[in-house]
Amino acid sequence: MKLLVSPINTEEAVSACNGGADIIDVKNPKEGSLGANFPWVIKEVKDSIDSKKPISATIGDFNYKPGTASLAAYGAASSGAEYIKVGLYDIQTEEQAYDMLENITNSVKSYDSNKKVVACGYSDYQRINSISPMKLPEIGANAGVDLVMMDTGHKDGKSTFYFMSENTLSEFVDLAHSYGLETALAGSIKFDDLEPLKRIKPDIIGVRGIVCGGDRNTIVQEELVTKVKAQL
Ligand SMILES: O=C[C@H](O)COP(=O)(O)O
Repeated sequence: MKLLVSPINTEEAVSACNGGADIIDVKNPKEGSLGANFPWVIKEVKDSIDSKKPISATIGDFNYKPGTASLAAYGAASSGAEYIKVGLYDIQTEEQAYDMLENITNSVKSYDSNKKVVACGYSDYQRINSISPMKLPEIGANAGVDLVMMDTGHKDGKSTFYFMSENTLSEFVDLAHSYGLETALAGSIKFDDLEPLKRIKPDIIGVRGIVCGGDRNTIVQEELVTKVKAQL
């Protein structure tokens, strides 16, 4: 399993990189769970780690705005991100999800076909009135994305394991793999969640809070990144 760590600036990115993160995921928690950071921050982060690790960038917790999302995705790709992550936050129907993902994928791949599109749903989808992430493997595969992911929409400390059982998360991962997609699981992951995650075997686990010492509003600590990486 690869470890994706979400820094908000160059200082945190260097800590994440030195601690052993496999993917550096630039985001801006002030603008939501998958809040987007500025294009120049994506570039600065990439430079700060000498492009040693792939960069991921979140483009936002979206409602149904395929044009806005496609342009944001193009911006993230052209700023240097290898993984472009979109949150299907206020998306209620399969048609809306497909339309978002197909247009985002076309936008990113028209810039560089090697870039990866990540379709992120939310394990707490019921409380945010969003589409079930269990529908994303099929929709994502049809739309041409590379990876499907689950995160939490509200960051109140409740882990994805509070909302989804180990069996359901395994089903999500296995279903996505059956469509040839990679998978990522995130959402206030705690040390106790690492053992079940090893059984579920997503390709990537995504973290921030756990490597900030439990409070994602503080800063990423290199030694905690090393500790999580060692336990995977
Ligand atoms: O993509 C991963 C997220 O940044 C996870 O953040 P979190 O562990 O604080 O929920």
